[in-house]
Amino acid sequence: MTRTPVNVTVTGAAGQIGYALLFRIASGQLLGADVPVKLRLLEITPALKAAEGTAMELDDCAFPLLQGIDITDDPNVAFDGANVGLLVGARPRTKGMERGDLLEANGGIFKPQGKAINDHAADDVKVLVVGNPANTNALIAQAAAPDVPAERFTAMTRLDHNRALTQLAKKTGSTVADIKRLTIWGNHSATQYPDIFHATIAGKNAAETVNDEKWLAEEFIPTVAKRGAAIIEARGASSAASAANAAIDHVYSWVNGTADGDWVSMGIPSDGSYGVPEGLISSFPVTTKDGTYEIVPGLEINEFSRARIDASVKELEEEREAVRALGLI
Ligand SMILES: NC(=O)c1ccc[n+]([C@@H]2O[C@H](COP(=O)([O-])OP(=O)(O)OC[C@H]3O[C@@H](n4cnc5c(N)ncnc54)[C@H](O)[C@@H]3O)[C@@H](O)[C@H]2O)c1
Ligand SMILES: O=C(O)C[C@H](O)C(=O)O
Repeated sequence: MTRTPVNVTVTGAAGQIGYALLFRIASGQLLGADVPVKLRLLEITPALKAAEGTAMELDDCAFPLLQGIDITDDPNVAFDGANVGLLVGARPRTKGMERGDLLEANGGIFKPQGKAINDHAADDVKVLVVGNPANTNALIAQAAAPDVPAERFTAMTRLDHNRALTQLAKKTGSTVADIKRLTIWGNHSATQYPDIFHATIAGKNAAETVNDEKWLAEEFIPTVAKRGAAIIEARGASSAASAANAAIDHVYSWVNGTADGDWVSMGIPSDGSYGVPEGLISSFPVTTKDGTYEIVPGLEINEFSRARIDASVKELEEEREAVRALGLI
């Protein structure tokens, strides 16, 4: 194999998403079946041994594309030469913790990681933030990396996108493969807005096919938006395999392009499109090509959608204000 390996850094590598993610990266599902990879696993010091255990298992899979694994607790080492950064490790909200405490604790993680990316990553680095609150953590990392083009910092809403595809397929008796052009707008939180007004099912408009605004408002949107909490309730732990799957989908689409006539949802820095204030990392419909993405232009936003997009964007603005007040951006 002559191709230069792609350096993929995964933070929180010993966590549950890490465990569901690393084997799929090493098998070629993140970047492509012909792309060799080197893995860098970043963990906090007490979790290094667990990360070593995962690395032993990766070795034992004898993946032909896996050309090396480094394990470290130093972000400067982990991001040295990184082409792809998957920022999964984050501080979860614990009992009695206020939102400000959570943002501050995550600032302590994402600010130094953003700086390490700024100082050490490869020129073509692409960053996906998975760790919650993902959009605002991405903003913190981005602010600490002024030398990296801002658009390289993205947040994951592909899990929400995938959840919405399945709910819509179930309602309409179709398959997810029949559905195109679905959009998640806003924050990866309960305020997110899954939009089916531009989506198609086997070529027909999805909202017209469903023709049930009550289902849309009272079932579809809350089911998708609160799915993360429902998974936690059911499993006693947050989504892991589906989150890892969405991270794979996000990066694969970004690197390898979207299909003609379709788009995906990504949390990306707003350019002011659709009334989302510039710079907020908000979810949009995007097409991708040659490793870059573009917001789908010119969609008509009806009143139903406008109110919901605005509510989620307002929450993102409040989070941005909170991290600004904490001096994190
Ligand atoms: N955006 C999404 O759609 C989505 C979906 C599911 C989960 N999540 C979020 O992903 C994050 C990870 O979830 P998980 O289930 O893997 O959690 P987990 O607790 O199982 O694992 C997190 C890991 O991160 C590590 N970590 C903590 N601080 C670190 C640091 N500074 N550097 C490197 N590693 C560090 C921990 O040691 C732990 O091993 C959580 O914030 C979760 O809420 C996001
Ligand atoms: O970790 C969580 O709080 C939930 C997660 O973001 C999810 O959407 O499954």
